[in-house]
Amino acid sequence: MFIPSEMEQISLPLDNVKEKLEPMEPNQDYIDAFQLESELMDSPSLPNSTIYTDVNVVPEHEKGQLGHSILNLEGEIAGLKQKERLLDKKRREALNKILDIKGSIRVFCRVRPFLLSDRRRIHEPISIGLEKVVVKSVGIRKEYRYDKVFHQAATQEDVFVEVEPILRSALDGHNVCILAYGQTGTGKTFTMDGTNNQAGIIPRAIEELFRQASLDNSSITFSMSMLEVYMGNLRDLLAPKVASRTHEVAAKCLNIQTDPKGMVEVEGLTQVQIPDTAKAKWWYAKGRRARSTSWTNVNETSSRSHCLMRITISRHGDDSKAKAQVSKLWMVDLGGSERLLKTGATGQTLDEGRAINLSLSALGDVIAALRRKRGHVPYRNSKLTQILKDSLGKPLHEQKIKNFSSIEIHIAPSGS
Ligand SMILES: Nc1ncnc2c1ncn2[C@@H]1O[C@H](COP(=O)(O)OP(=O)(O)OP(=O)(O)O)[C@@H](O)[C@H]1O
Repeated sequence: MFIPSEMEQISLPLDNVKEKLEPMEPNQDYIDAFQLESELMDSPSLPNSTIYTDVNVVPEHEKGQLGHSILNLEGEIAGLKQKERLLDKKRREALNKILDIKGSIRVFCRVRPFLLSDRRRIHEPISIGLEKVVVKSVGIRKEYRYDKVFHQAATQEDVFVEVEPILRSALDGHNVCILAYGQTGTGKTFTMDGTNNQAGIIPRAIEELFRQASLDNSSITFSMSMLEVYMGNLRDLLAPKVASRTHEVAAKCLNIQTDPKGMVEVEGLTQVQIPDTAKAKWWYAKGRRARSTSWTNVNETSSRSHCLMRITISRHGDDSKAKAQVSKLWMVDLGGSERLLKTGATGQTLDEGRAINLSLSALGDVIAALRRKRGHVPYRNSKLTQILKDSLGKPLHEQKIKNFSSIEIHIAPSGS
């Protein structure tokens, strides 16, 4: 018969299970847990289905072991921090050595490509090597040597990669300086500022400084100042509008002071805190708008002054009471050196050109004296060199970018 035989088959295994369960003692832990759960469920203040377990309660027997592990980990962390400090010290020393070997003053040359606006196109006026530029003009052949030459096709990124190590050096506590110089219209402002699509050294440097500071263990803060040297006077580019309305008012307020340790300060110069890249770029754009520019034969918006931007870096160590270590990074877009006749300058523009040339010549003298390691360095000959005094020369670092355009009109026979 079909049904009884199936029932027999089912009942057999159940009998076996019963036999196996009977000899087992009831587990007291399960009984207690079950009672506790029933009590909690009966409690009027808690919803029926909710059971709470306190995960923070460490069983007594595990406490000692955990305390021991925590102590071990704390020891490991302290050891790693010490190791990191040691490696950071070694890294700084290595970077300093590299910069010293490369030279505390490095000069790069960037050759500007032809532009549609260039009136005259001269084929191969210059030939370019990795470290030299040969200028050929009617009956003249001159060779100039640099630490590196950027070809016309070099991008803003290519240029920035070369100056980047100097930013690390500034974060490490050195005063450093990046200068762009060359004739009017050769691309100094393009190299330092860039355009919206092709950011130059300054906006890139701002981003890089904040990036590196975020990776650093010490707390690093930045502030910014901007000024221009216009016709031998100083103008505060970040001053509130009232103070900067006339050149005279701002010029009177700014005084170059040197402390006994040789640190230079421009007294009265506005210094703003820059907590992040957005704020830094906002202030920088404000300063740029205040700069003096005018039209010349060779550049529609020619800079008629030297524009100096300073980022002051304050590094606070572990000891909050200790004095912060302060260093300066100057980024300078120099006014165009020019043969005044070629720029078609007259009147005020001619005077501006003369003033620019005078201070560039003073800067040239200072750099030549530093390179030749002369005892006397003529810093006092211009305001530009007085301001940069503590950031030019050893053991500090400086990088210069000479801008050449690839058309003859911009190439001065004396350029170097
Ligand atoms: N590498 C480059 N690639 C493309 N365009 C460039 C480059 N360098 C310069 N230019 C362009 O050439 C023109 C002149 O450049 P810029 O204003 O930077 O010259 P400058 O040397 O600062 O001149 P000035 O001394 O008169 O201020 C600008 O229109 C700029 O965009």
